[in-house]
Amino acid sequence: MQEVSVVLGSQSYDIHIGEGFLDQLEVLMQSFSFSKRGLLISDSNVALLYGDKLLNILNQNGFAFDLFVVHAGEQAKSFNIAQKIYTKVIELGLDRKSPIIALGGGVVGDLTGFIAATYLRGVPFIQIPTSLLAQVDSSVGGKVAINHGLGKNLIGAFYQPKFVLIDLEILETLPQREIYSGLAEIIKYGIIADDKFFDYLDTNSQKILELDKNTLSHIIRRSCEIKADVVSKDEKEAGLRIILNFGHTIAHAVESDTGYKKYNHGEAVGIGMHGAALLSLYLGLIDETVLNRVIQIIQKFQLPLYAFDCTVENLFEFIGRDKKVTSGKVKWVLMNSIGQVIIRNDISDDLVKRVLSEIVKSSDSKNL
Ligand SMILES: NC(=O)c1ccc[n+]([C@@H]2O[C@H](COP(=O)([O-])OP(=O)(O)OC[C@H]3O[C@@H](n4cnc5c(N)ncnc54)[C@H](O)[C@@H]3O)[C@@H](O)[C@H]2O)c1
Ligand SMILES: O=C(O)C(=O)C[C@@H](O)[C@H](O)[C@H](O)COP(=O)(O)O
Ligand SMILES: [Zn+2]
Repeated sequence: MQEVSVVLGSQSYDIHIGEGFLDQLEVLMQSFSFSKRGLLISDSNVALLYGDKLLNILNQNGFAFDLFVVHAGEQAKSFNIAQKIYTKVIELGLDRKSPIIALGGGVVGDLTGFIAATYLRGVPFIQIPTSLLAQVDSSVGGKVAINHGLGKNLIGAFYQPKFVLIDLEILETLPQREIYSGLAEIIKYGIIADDKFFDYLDTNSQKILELDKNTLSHIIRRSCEIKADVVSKDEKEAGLRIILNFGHTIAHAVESDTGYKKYNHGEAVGIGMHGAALLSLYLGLIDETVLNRVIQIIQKFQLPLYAFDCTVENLFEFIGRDKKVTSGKVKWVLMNSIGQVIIRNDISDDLVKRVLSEIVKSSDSKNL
């Protein structure tokens, strides 16, 4: 088992990375003084595969957990579902030491964390991420949220888990499309912080796509290290943490404009990173060679570059509600090079619209 630490004073915690070690959960749980009664939250796909196994591990070792299952998909990050879970935890009589565990992808992680952060003003929260994206990104760093019709993750908190348990074996059942989605956030880490890691991803793309265990283990660990480092330096996004949002200004607008149905998060991030790289090119921050390297790696990992079923006007409006807007100005995370980004809040509306019109395609466009 490998460990990566998120260093946040009294809120510090470890990310445990290993293979076939879900039963370690019991040992980790015993190292905290949690109440016995708790809630495991999962989605309809993951609960079917791993729900009983986890419940058995917990309940055969002195805990009394219930399982709450939400329908798989982004729609679960909603007020409506949160309300149902609040009712459940109140009925169960969970107390301030009762652990709430997220078993699933980023949707379950963000939703569960939001419940844990707000029920009784905060109860212990544990992340067991089951998608690649959740293992390398959403389970780490404490951003928890639900969506609003007017935008993505608009209602949320910073609330850290007690620990994160990553079991690589669990990825064996993850659909291929979701593997690609996780790779989008992994590419992001190379672009924002580590050019050598970007090169590694490029060179080892075949092994990655074949889910070679050693390669996968390396890229998951390196991604967690980069995220843990950024979060340890700037937990609440006062400055540095904004870099983790590379590609997300456009991505969130694309997800919102398509009702969270057409693209999964990683796919939207692929489109968003393309847009951010184009903006960087037009501002003279990078040259065509760098842009093309970004485009090629997005394509290698089977992610989209263009947004269908969106309009420039809608995307522009959603971008105006981005969480990184201050005094009416969007903070854009742009590229200086591969491995280094820069924050700019002086980008003209015309330039943003020019880029949006390049990445928005109509459904009759061919061969993209
Ligand atoms: N909090 C953060 O820092 C952060 C970071 C990145 C993304 N996010 C959020 O995470 C969400 C996306 O997460 P995601 O990509 O994991 O999506 P997801 O949670 O919807 O999971 C993707 C799909 O894979 C299925 N699945 C998950 N694990 C599986 C497994 N082991 N076997 C079989 N099926 C499995 C799920 O049921 C779902 O259908 C978005 O809401 C995004 O905004 C949050
Ligand atoms: O952890 C962060 O910080 C991130 O920005 C990670 C992103 O990959 C993630 O999608 C996050 O939820 C986006 O944050 P938001 O504040 O724009 O909702
Ligand atoms: Zn993301």
